[in-house]
Amino acid sequence: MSTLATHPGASRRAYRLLAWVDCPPRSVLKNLSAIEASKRLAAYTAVDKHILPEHKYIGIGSGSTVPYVVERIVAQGAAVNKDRVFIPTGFQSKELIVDANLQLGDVDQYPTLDVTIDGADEVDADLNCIKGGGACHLREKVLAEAAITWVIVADFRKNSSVLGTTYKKGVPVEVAPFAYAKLLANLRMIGSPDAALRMAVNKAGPIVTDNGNFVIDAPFGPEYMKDPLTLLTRIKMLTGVVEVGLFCHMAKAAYFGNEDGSVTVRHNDGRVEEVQSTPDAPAVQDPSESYLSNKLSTAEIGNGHAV
Ligand SMILES: O=C[C@H](O)[C@H](O)[C@H](O)COP(=O)(O)O
Repeated sequence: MSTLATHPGASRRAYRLLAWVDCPPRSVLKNLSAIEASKRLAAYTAVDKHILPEHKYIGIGSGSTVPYVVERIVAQGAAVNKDRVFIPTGFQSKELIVDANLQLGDVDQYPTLDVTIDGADEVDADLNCIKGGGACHLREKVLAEAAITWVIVADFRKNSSVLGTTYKKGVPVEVAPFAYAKLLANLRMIGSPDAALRMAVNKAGPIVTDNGNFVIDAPFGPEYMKDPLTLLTRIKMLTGVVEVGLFCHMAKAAYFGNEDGSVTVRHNDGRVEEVQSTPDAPAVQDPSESYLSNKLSTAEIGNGHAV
């Protein structure tokens, strides 16, 4: 059942927060504190490094790590943010920007961005990524390409050597709805026998992206995932494919928050740094004290079933 159905009295804000953050209720969140703290560490460290006062056009990605990016940008203060424009990768990040009272723009107005920061489902040794677990990868890729600097933020679980090692659901492929059956057959033929249309959880039928399309999740074996650029090219050539959730050779750096409070930074020139935690971002803090979970706890969550 949807949050609206289970919590008919919930405010629009409470509903939005639940949908945005993909976060379990506080009782469950407590067990996830290391992961939430890791996401926040990665986000804070990346913002501190890459969102500088001279940056005016900033892309905001999607997912459960990005709210911490917005939180850190807000903390830079109203004076620096008043001249900035923030470009979202979808509904969720648009709501984050609006709710934080930041100025909203769109990529058709601002086709060149200073920086975009986004999450990822998995990142390999060469900073290639799987993205689209939240079905936002079309807009995410446009904003990644539009940005002079594209940076990934994630928790330690996403730091991988070969894509598909930890994210097993497959490569997200956004497709024109009328072409989905043909594309399922195509994907199965080119090496993904378990390719499947992504079905909605709280709606009958398939999920529909912010762009009105469907998503197919296409798992490929390591023999394909070791060369994600070739796989990306092959899938993208299939007629009816709108965008593929493989982001190859795009990231300048990836920030991974670790359980011990450090951040592993992998750069596109091969350098790897271990950075100690940002001073005001405690290594492992009870997430009930954080901006997001305070919002969650003050919202009318009822018994806390996520969407
Ligand atoms: O479509 C969704 C995006 O690609 C997200 O950026 C990705 O799923 C990572 O999200 P999270 O930060 O929640 O792991």
